[in-house]
Amino acid sequence: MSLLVKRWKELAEVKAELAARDWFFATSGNLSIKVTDDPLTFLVTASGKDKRKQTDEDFLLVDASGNPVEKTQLKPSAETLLHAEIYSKTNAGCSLHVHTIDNNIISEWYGDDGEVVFSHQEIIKAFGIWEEDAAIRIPIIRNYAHIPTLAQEFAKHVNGDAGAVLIRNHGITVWGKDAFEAKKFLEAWEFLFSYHVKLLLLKGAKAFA
Ligand SMILES: CSC[C@@H](O)[C@@H](O)C(=O)COP(=O)(O)O
Ligand SMILES: [Zn+2]
Repeated sequence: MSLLVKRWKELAEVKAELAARDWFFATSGNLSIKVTDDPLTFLVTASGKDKRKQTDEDFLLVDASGNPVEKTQLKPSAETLLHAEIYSKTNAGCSLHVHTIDNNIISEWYGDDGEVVFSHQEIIKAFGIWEEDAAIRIPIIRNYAHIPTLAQEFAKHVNGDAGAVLIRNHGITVWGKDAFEAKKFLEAWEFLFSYHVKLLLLKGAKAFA
């Protein structure tokens, strides 16, 4: 099996798993996986598609600038530049972007702080942090409509082979060394967001009780 086919299958598998979680509302979301380092090429989801569906045209190969490597009718994801930033600045192998209700609520609730910090949660171990009082932070950036500006702002927070950024009232982008790791991190973040939204609601209800 060629490397391209191998990576395609890996990305298709992650896409199907995220679809099963119903994390692709209204064609939102985009995914990518690195194929080669030199020159940099990666598979990215085609723009505007229903990512819950599996087809032979789900992904296309793009270069470091996010341009298709071969002539194709498919358009790379509108947010390909964000994925390109990750691969050009780090050794990450996979990047996942989803819009969920929970990540949007958290991004709005803490948006003015520019970050949100979570602590005292067992699931933080999924990030490879094992201390008892571990805390983990995620930056929150403005949702610039101009994608090169968004990518520039996003790139300020791309400092390691694994990471995540919340885009305010938009969604989360997570990256890791491979598809397994990126999905693990994404699931851990969404667990934290969902827990926290419910806790805030309960605290609010208690205040009125
Ligand atoms: C339908 S809203 C979602 C888009 O604006 C965008 O944020 C998104 O996540 C999907 O865009 P796409 O170009 O299909 O990768
Ligand atoms: Zn998006």
